[in-house]
Amino acid sequence: MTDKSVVVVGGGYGGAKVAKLLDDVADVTLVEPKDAFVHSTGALRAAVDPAWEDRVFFPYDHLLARGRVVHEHAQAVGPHRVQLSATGALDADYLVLATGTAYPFPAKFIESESHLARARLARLRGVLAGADRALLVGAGPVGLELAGELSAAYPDLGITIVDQADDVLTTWDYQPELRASIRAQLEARGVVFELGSPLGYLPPQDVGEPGEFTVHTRAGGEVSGQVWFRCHGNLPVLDYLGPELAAARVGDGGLEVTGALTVVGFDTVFAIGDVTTIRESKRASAALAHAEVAAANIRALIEGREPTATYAPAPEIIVLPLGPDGGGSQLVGDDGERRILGPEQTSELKGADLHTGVLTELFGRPAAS
Ligand SMILES: Cc1cc2nc3c(=O)[nH]c(=O)nc-3n(C[C@H](O)[C@H](O)[C@H](O)COP(=O)(O)OP(=O)(O)OC[C@H]3O[C@@H](n4cnc5c(N)ncnc54)[C@H](O)[C@@H]3O)c2cc1C
Repeated sequence: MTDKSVVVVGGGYGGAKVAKLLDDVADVTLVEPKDAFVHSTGALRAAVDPAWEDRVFFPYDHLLARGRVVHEHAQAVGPHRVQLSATGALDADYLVLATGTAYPFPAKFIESESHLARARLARLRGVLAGADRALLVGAGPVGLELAGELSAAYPDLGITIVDQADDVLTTWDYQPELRASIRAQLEARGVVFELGSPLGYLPPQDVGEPGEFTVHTRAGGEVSGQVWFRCHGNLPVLDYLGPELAAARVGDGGLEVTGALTVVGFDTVFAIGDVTTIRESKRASAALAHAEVAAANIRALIEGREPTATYAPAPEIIVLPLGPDGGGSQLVGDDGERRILGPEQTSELKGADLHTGVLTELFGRPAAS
């Protein structure tokens, strides 16, 4: 191991992976306020099934053999210095920014302590058990996946999905066959789609909190319920950057990176995962692939070699479960042709285990029970 220091800010999919990959070659510090990694891919299932809570929170204690995890917020981060929220500052020869995106509960959590996140999930299940109707705002992957989980776990719950777009899954180039299949499966479970017009205003209570409401779309559609969820608005978390790095943001959005995944203008600062402006859907699988490229380049720099690894987005894919048994997927074959998979294959690919096996390997242990 060299004495070069690598500070990774954010211990989500990308940050945890890059920290692990460099643990044998550098002095690695991972800065992450949460006491356990949150597997957001499984979070929506945990919102309806308490058994799944144990498969969503992965403690960091077996992630690194030599390096350390500091459970604090990074603040005023510059290219070679990371201020910590409580215990001083860290110097960094190499910096990796991996703070992802913020998404409303229950897809992601703001709580740093997993027992508080679990308490909030338990409270939500109580709210759902007492509700007759739920409103989901947004017919993208998260809204549809949440509708799938809710309709599988609470068959008597009436669910309405509102979106200003005329169809589901319109953000990326998905095949009409996939959209039709997802919609038909949810409609067969009684889910109502109110598409083509945005809501004029939102329900008064916070997401996941109980309370009678009636809201209207701008086109005049009426939706009533007792609980609602915001299923859109994936915002990059970069508010901790100092002025030098903040200037590299594209407007209020993400960080522009080179093919080597360095932040444009900074040869020793890398950005990976959802915080980048790479033109692809924001996916854990992409964050993990970015981590491989950034780690290979940092390793090369540390060892005095030319950094040659580059990242190029792969063709868009999606694996969208609708609860444990439903869903649909769009994959791309070796021949470049797009293939649509139905519920059974989607369940085999993701719906049944929600990719928890991959994380057990990364974190060196199963999720917390
Ligand atoms: C419901 C849902 C289902 C999904 N399903 C899939 C799926 O099936 N397949 C797939 O590929 N993708 C899926 N995704 C997308 C995937 O979760 C994201 O693309 C992924 O989390 C991005 O990883 P990341 O490493 O960039 O950031 P994140 O995983 O978001 O991690 C960022 C980390 O940074 C930390 N952080 C924030 N601020 C600071 C700070 N100031 N200092 C230090 N640390 C900080 C946070 O606490 C967090 O742990 C899903 C997302 C959701 C919401």
